[in-house]
Amino acid sequence: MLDVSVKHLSFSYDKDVILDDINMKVKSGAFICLLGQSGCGKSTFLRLLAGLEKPSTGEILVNNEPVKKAGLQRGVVFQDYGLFPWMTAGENIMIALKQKFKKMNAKQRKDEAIKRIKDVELDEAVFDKLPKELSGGMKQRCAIARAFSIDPPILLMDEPFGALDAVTRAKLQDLVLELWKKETENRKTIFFVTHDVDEALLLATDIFVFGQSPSKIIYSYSFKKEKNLDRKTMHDDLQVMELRNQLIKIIHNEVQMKVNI
Ligand SMILES: Nc1ncnc2c1ncn2[C@@H]1O[C@H](COP(=O)(O)OP(=O)(O)OP(=O)(O)O)[C@@H](O)[C@H]1O
Repeated sequence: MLDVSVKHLSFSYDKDVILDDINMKVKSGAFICLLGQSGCGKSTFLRLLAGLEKPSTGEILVNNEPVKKAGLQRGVVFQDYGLFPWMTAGENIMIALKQKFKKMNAKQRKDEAIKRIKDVELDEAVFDKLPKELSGGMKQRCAIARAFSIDPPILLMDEPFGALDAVTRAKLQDLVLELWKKETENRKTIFFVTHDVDEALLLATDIFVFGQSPSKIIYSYSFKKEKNLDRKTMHDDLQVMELRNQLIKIIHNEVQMKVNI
């Protein structure tokens, strides 16, 4: 169980202030969606959570321990899949397993990688394929398989489905939700960056909207109880549609403000 607490976090690249006084308390097992216009600092925030950047001021605490560097406690899935191109899909997963589970032997690693490939509904034959031989959707399934294989309590996903077509995107949203929900105890805490309000409504337990830079959190919403929305009926739920309109308005107003500056 890992709670994440972000306290008065600010971050600058040289003199450019990107994030300004971000505060967030996240309960273990939450599915957090981060929305905001392009360039507002969502990816930067994820990099800070990952420990790939250091806060200029403030801190990020995981179970009261400050995040100081990257670690296996936090897995990452990026839009560009992040698979090593010279390794097969199976080897990409096995190398992650080797890092995390030092006592696993080669046979165990291979069996586990094959299981993970099947868990993301790919054929076992994908194990021997190079990333260049796979479609975008298949590569992203492999990246998800790799991220879940090391079983990180915290998963950071930066627009993972941004480059995919609508149908593949929908399938992968369902897949991630299913993998996340499957763990009834010790469910992963997921931070998921997206531009897509519908994607956030479908996936999130909590939504945070980042404003324009220097970015602050300008809106947050927590669903009160576990919601059982699905993409077919979501648009019939009046409350959800009201929230959808509100989110679109907030993001749109921010864009307008930026245009008018
Ligand atoms: N390495 C860097 N050095 C200097 N500035 C950077 C660097 N990386 C990002 N930035 C700047 O920081 C700001 C925030 O970028 P970031 O990628 O975090 O935004 P974002 O909200 O994720 O955008 P998008 O939704 O388009 O991916 C942008 O103005 C960007 O130009």
